[in-house]
Amino acid sequence: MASSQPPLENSEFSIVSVQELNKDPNITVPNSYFRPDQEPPKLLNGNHYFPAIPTIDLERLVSKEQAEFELAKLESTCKEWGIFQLVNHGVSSSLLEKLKFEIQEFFNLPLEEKMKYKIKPDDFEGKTLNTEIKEMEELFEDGMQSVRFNYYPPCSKPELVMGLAPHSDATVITILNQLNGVDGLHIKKDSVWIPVSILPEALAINLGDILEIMSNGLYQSVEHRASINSVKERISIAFFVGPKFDAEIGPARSLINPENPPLFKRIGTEEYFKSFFSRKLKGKTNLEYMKIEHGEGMHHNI
Ligand SMILES: O=C(O)CCC(=O)C(=O)O
Ligand SMILES: [Fe+2]
Repeated sequence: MASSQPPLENSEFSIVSVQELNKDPNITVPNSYFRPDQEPPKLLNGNHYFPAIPTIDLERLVSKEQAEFELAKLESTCKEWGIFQLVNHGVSSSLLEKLKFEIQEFFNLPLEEKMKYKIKPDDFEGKTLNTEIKEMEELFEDGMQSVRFNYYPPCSKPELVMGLAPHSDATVITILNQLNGVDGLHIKKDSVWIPVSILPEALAINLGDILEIMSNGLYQSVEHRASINSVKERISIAFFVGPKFDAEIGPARSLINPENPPLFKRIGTEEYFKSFFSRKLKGKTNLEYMKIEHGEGMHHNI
């Protein structure tokens, strides 16, 4: 199993078996999980109302009558949210149930068995709008795909620990399924953390940094983090959709002109992921690295 995402923070994090820890009634939380400085979700107007992330219906998107409306909704969601929940996606619930069962079995394996699947930092697992569409197709055809299973144990002091640090995905898109139906994803929107409640039958689709770069900042990748539940374990599966290995990452050429100069550099996929892997998960730092400094713009080979 490999991932186009970094290993989770550091080796201490990945070697400790959280299932084993959780069996210990006198559990002390390892330092690597400790995040006493996390920004709390912001309650709007002092009450517990949080805006729901938009829902996109794939059946409507491909239907004759409703495609136009749904596409407009998808476009504004990509600009304003960088995440949506996809319904009527065609992935059968029996398949998801099977996946849930098998992943639960996996997490229950002894630590030595699980370590055989440990992600190495430079692991890559391949295979798996007119001119813009062509550029997109070229980028994705034979694109890299990888998957990460996330297990978050319950913790009686959830406000002191963090499941997954704030980050945006380095991908084009990420398809996220909350396998056991427990919420815990938070997204940052307009500088405010919002807990996300995902419909049981929906898949969450996150826009990754590559889409922000390709769209030259028109669409935004979503900064997100995973919180811990005080009583329930949480299992999520993130399916990362990436570009092909020998592609270039940069703003779509068809979008660039003197009025709309490139905001991001153009570099090879390998260099892009090397840069990503060399960092800790920390907000949108990888995207920052890709930004063209002010005034530098037109010197880049577009
Ligand atoms: O578990 C989640 O909700 C988020 C997982 C995630 O962001 C990731 O694996 O990159
Ligand atoms: Fe993520």
